[in-house]
Amino acid sequence: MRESLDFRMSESERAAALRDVGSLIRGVPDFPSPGILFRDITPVLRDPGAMAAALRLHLDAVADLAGSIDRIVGVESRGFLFGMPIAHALGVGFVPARKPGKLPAATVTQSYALEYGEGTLHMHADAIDAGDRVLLVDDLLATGGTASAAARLVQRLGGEVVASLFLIELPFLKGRERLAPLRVEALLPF
Ligand SMILES: O=P(O)(O)OC[C@H]1O[C@H](OP(=O)(O)OP(=O)(O)O)[C@H](O)[C@@H]1O
Ligand SMILES: Nc1ncnc2[nH]cnc12
Repeated sequence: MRESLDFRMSESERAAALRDVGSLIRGVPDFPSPGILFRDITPVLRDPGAMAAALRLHLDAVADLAGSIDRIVGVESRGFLFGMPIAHALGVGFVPARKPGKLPAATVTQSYALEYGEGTLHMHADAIDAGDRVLLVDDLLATGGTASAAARLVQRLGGEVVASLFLIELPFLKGRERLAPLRVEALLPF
């Protein structure tokens, strides 16, 4: 576990990083179904400078938690892309919350609804130790169904979710309200 204040960014660094990353998030209409404006992060992933800026922004948002988190839980699949480098930077372990049929050992399971459908998440039953302090990471907060299912899995295994962290928030879908009273850090509202 790494204790550090050097994750904090200055106002001007943060503003520049948000502009760089935000400008690369692409809106794709009618995907995966009519009426959905899909926020595509792949242009950020393919740009090493933008990925470095995104990672710095994530760490800045939870800089106060460095040294007091035991584990990151990331949600399949886009939550893996940010969750793993954040775990590495904080010096803590990573636990995947996965879609059905992917985890080989005994799991706990939780179903949920999201903006464009329904889903089920699994977590290995031995992935969280009782009392673990967990930071939940995903790329995007929409209705909050996915994140609340992941949080529920952590709680059922005896862990405590101390905060949730997202690159993008769709405020009109009110995920933040659904997750309350959980702390929500989201970098870019769209
Ligand atoms: O707040 P919610 O309404 O639950 O929606 C947010 C979730 O939707 C997306 O994942 P998706 O299920 O599309 O899977 P993917 O990451 O594998 O593309 C996104 O990455 C979040 O996990
Ligand atoms: N509009 C959206 N774009 C990308 N991912 C999403 N997950 C839920 N809603 C989404």
